[in-house]
Amino acid sequence: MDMSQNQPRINTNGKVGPIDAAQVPRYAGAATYARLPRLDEVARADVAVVGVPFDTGVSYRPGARFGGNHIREASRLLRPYNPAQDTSPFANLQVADAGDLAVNPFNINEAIETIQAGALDLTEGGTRLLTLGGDHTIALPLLRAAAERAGQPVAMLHFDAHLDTWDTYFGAEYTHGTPFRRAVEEGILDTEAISHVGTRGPLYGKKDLEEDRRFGFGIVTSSDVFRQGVDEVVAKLRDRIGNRPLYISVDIDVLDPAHAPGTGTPEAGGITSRELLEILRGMRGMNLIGADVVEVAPAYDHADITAVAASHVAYDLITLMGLES
Ligand SMILES: N=C(N)NCCCC(=O)O
Ligand SMILES: [Zn+2]
Ligand SMILES: [Zn+2]
Repeated sequence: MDMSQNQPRINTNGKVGPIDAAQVPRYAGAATYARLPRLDEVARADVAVVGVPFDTGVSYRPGARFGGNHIREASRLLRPYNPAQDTSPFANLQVADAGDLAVNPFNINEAIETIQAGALDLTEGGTRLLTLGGDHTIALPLLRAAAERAGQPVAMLHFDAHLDTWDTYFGAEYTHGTPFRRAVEEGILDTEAISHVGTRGPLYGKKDLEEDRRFGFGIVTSSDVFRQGVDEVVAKLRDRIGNRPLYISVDIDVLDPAHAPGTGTPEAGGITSRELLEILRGMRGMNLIGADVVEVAPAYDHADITAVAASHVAYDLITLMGLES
């Protein structure tokens, strides 16, 4: 059988959907996200899934450049109906896999420009982006593109063990620990509506938190999720975001290392994959304009634990994009 063309797909509402796992075993053939069509196989996409294989911005263990394809491999098991939201995400929207951006691994400034240009290119005509990282450096050019498309600074939910609002590392401004300070400085975030979720772990000093607060960030720590519970956290976050254009950035290290061992800067005491998915589902009806899932590093993954979590997180993010209030 020709494994590349004319695959039996689950097509609904005129949307070209995933290759049907009842007819072609889900482990066969080349991986696209959720076995969806490639972007060049559809006329246009409402949502493009794009990989950014870049990890030159990391401060500790490298390897997130391989994250996108690792998530695509784990996403073969996803099914078309999402019972948690009673909807079929790939029937609501045309979702397609745009492949990877060819990013310079030796020049961070050039890489950032390539990512920004690639994101703008892919979002022409109203397509929304779900990006698979890559390290967290890539959120800066993705936010620049999102704010340009929105025509205004955007609200952001940032799921992460880390603040990523540090200033520089070894004098470098553009790293995976600094994207959100740069974004605030550039005025591309709506500082009335930016929150970190899942924060924990040792910091360099109390000043880290003071500066972060000065930038406008709200913080829901990992302990807050545990002590207050998902519903209270969701209510607070929704209140802060309102109907602003919203970007969601998910650093997979927001999950406890038990739920996401395959990442570069793991921190103990994280939230569970169930809690993360439940908080995301609580964002139903928000104006989600773009999202990323970053910092998946397969070399430290075991039994694809991290990639499975990331593939589900991406699935619920895409689901949200198809759920207008
Ligand atoms: N963005 C992630 N994953 N990590 C930032 C860690 C920064 C540090 O090494 O202090
Ligand atoms: Zn992190
Ligand atoms: Zn991060």
